[in-house]
Amino acid sequence: MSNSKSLLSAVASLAASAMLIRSITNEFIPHEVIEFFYSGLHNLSRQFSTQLTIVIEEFQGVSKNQVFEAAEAYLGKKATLSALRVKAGKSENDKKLSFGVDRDEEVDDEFEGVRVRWKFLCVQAESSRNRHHDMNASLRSEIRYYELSFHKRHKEKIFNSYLPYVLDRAKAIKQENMAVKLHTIDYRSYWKEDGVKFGHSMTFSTLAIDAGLKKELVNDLDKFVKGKEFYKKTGKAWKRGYLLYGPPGTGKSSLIAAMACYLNYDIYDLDLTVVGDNNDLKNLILAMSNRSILVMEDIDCTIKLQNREEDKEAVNNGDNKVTLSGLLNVIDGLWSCCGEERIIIFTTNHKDGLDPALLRPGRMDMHVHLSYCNFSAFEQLAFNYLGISQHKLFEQIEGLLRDVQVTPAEIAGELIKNSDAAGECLQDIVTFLHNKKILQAKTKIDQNIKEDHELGGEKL
Ligand SMILES: Nc1ncnc2c1ncn2[C@@H]1O[C@H](COP(=O)(O)OP(=O)(O)OP(=O)(O)O)[C@@H](O)[C@H]1O
Ligand SMILES: [Mg+2]
Repeated sequence: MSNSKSLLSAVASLAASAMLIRSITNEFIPHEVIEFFYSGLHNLSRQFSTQLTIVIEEFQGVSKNQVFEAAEAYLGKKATLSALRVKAGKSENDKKLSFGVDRDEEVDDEFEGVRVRWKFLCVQAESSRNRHHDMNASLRSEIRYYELSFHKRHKEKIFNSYLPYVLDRAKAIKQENMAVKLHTIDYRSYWKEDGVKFGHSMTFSTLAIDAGLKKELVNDLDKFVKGKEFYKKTGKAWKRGYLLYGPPGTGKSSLIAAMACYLNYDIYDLDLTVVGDNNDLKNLILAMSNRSILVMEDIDCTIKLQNREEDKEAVNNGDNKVTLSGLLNVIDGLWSCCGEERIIIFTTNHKDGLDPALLRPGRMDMHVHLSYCNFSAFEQLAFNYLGISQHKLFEQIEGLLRDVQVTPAEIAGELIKNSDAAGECLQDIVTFLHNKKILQAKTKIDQNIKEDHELGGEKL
């Protein structure tokens, strides 16, 4: 107690002495001398200071400073860990909340063993007007900026590695938080402005396809996304093509949705029937953004599968639609040289009906067969709709699925009818599959009889 008392009195007398010295110097020493003394002191402290501070203002002239914007995105999540006041917000196009550093708050960070400190500051524009001599700055009510401080000896690393890293990370963070958009074509053969928020909720965890195929697809996409260096090294365009084929209702469109959600890529739905001609097709491809999926559904129905001679004829006749050779030229030419990190997907119900030129190796990297519902896909659907992973009727259903051709869409349709009562619902599925089995067996017999009849007729 006595110790703290004596400490207090020492502090008080020191403060009193400082005030006395100050008033004496103010009164007896000329102002210029004091200024000179302080600036000397300041220069001395600068020489001995080990810290370097970079100032990153919000604007550079009229345009936004990209480093400032990157710092905002990069520091947002980190701010929640160390700052005492954090800003939170969400716009319509954001998937989740985004965070930001509040004014005067500090955020510590570490990069390859180097510690740095960020501080977010705002000053009234009036007080900084002279500092900027800049009309735009003077029109703004406040100047916002970050200060980034670190030890002088790490200057090179901060400029050459850390700041580029912050820019890269910020880009990825922004993209991760952006909701997937669906772009469609308007009547003039342009992409509609801005696209709409993609509302599909299908993901790889809810997609009911064979478990092995699902794993293969996810691995393939992971490899593609991380493949920047590989594609650069091999001189290949950073693109990947998938052909999805299978009967209606087996999940081709659902798989596209799951891929877009997994990669967080926008979808460009290219309906070839509304594209004016080959030239419009080129312009549409040029107008796409990177990190996106170009989808052409039912390719066998939307494009005339004519050969190159017929193409020429069609163009000469003024029948100016997109032609097969126009499409192939775009894929081989424009598609491979403009943009990066792009995926192209064709879907069809009849792979056999496609022109072999489309299937040639190198055009579509992966052919994915989506087939009728097997037991592994059924288990996924039962979990999605009924929330169960096992049931005594599963064995019976597994047996039936070996003999019956039923699509996941049909099973999903049955499951949704009575999803509140799992037992009853599964019993209904057993009945449904039984009936389908009988029907399919009958159809097969009828078909055989017809074929025999035709063969008999031929013999006669
Ligand atoms: N594999 C699947 N996993 C989960 N749901 C599925 C699957 N396949 C179909 N479904 C359900 O059936 C509906 C229709 O499926 P989808 O549109 O994906 O089929 P498709 O193969 O694209 O058919 P089409 O050839 O007619 O375009 C989906 O909205 C979904 O509810
Ligand atoms: Mg479809």
